[in-house]
Amino acid sequence: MSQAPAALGESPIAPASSLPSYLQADKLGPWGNYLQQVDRVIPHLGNLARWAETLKRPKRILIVDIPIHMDDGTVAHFEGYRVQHNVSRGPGKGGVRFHQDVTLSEVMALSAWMSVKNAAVNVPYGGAKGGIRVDPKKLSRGELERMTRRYTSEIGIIIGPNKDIPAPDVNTNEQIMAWMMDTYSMNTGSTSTGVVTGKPVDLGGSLGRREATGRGVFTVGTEAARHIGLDIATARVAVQGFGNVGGVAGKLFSETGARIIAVQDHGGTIFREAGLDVPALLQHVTDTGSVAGFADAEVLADEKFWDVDCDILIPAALEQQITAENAGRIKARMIIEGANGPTTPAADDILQERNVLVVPDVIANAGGVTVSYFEWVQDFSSFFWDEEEINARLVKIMKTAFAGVWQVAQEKKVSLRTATFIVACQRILHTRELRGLYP
Ligand SMILES: NC(=O)C1=CN([C@@H]2O[C@H](COP(=O)(O)OP(=O)(O)OC[C@H]3O[C@@H](n4cnc5c(N)ncnc54)[C@H](OP(=O)(O)O)[C@@H]3O)[C@@H](O)[C@H]2O)C=CC1
Ligand SMILES: O=C(O)CCC(=O)C(=O)O
Repeated sequence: MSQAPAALGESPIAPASSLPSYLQADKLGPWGNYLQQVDRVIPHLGNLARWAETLKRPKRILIVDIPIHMDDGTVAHFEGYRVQHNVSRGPGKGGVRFHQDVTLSEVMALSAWMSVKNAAVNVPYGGAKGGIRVDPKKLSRGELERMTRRYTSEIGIIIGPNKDIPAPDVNTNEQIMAWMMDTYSMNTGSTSTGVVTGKPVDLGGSLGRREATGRGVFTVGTEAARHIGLDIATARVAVQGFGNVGGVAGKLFSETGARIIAVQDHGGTIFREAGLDVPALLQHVTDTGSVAGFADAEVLADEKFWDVDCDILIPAALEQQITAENAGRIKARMIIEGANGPTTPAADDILQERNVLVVPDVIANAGGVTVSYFEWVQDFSSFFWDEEEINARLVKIMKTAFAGVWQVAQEKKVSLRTATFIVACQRILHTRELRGLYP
């Protein structure tokens, strides 16, 4: 049955405030969490609020089918995404995740958080993110390479050094970036190092990129601790996720004297009141793939992780880990979000009420993309910096950005998350306004 025509004076389109149908689902998922975060910021945006709808609508969503030959001769199809949330301030920028639970809602949220993060540290990028719904641990190296290359070819129509620049995220690394760079370069006919960041150093990668996110978590965490009179050198720290972000952050905190007393990953949860031997634990994870089975530590039931008596909690795994169910049990004085989206808005409210300081993802884990920016600049100029310079520039950017956010939080009496969103959304919407909407 055809729809009745709109009555005279009625808008032929859905009201401006209603979201496109494909964005309405999953109100409780990561995208729904992001929308709630945006809604909390809109009242603080003044005249720019009239552009805020743009924050609720990803610019471009690409869903791709990735067929590959498996080692056993069969053909398997994987589901892949690349979402460019906002490109007002520059090319899209954000990582690629390989995980069995990847969904469109998740990638949309991750791309939106990239827009906010990139604006928060004022690097000249929009926000993007990609992912494949796959458990890469179940693929052989050959299958992983074929899947990565086919995915890169499929998203090749929207990525590029001036369009959208992928990087590592969960379960992706320098080797994956090397394959992506090579595939894109083969398809375009010339070597294009600037199409991805987080590459091996011998292939145009940057010194310090591998450690950059954890280093940023440590830098911002140290600044935040100073503001609340928390002594890092004697702090007890619990870390969820001991991969690139959690592993490096844990190492840097332990090097200052802090005790890493609990660590959880997918394989289990370990605890040691006197502090875990972090270098030995990192080696154990490299050798076995998990913290499980580490000698000289107690094993905790996974759910008990949230009850651990600690000063600092660093979620560095996946989204929606700190929820209304466990936020009331957390003992830490400060949470530094290494992961993207680990805390739901309902949990945020509980933590704020309990006076637990949450240093949000969109500033705390921005160190990775900051050094990705350095990598991209180095690739374009074919001039490579030493690690000391990279780390010094990283620390300067992170401290400056955090100081600005802290000041806004104090002035407006809002959480650090809302303050970061205020700073970032103002930057994004200001460029949106300057650029206008035509043609
Ligand atoms: N890499 C980067 O530069 C950046 C990453 N991030 C964010 O940081 C987070 C971690 O990323 P990254 O360190 O790169 O990823 P990695 O793949 O290196 O590590 C992920 C870690 O999380 C653990 N993990 C996965 N699922 C669970 C679970 N259900 N419970 C407990 N632990 C779990 C993994 O354990 P196991 O190996 O046992 O599965 C692993 O230790 C993500 O949210 C990512 O988006 C943010 C900014 C930049
Ligand atoms: O380095 C990058 O470009 C992005 C890293 C990332 O995906 C993130 O910050 O979540």
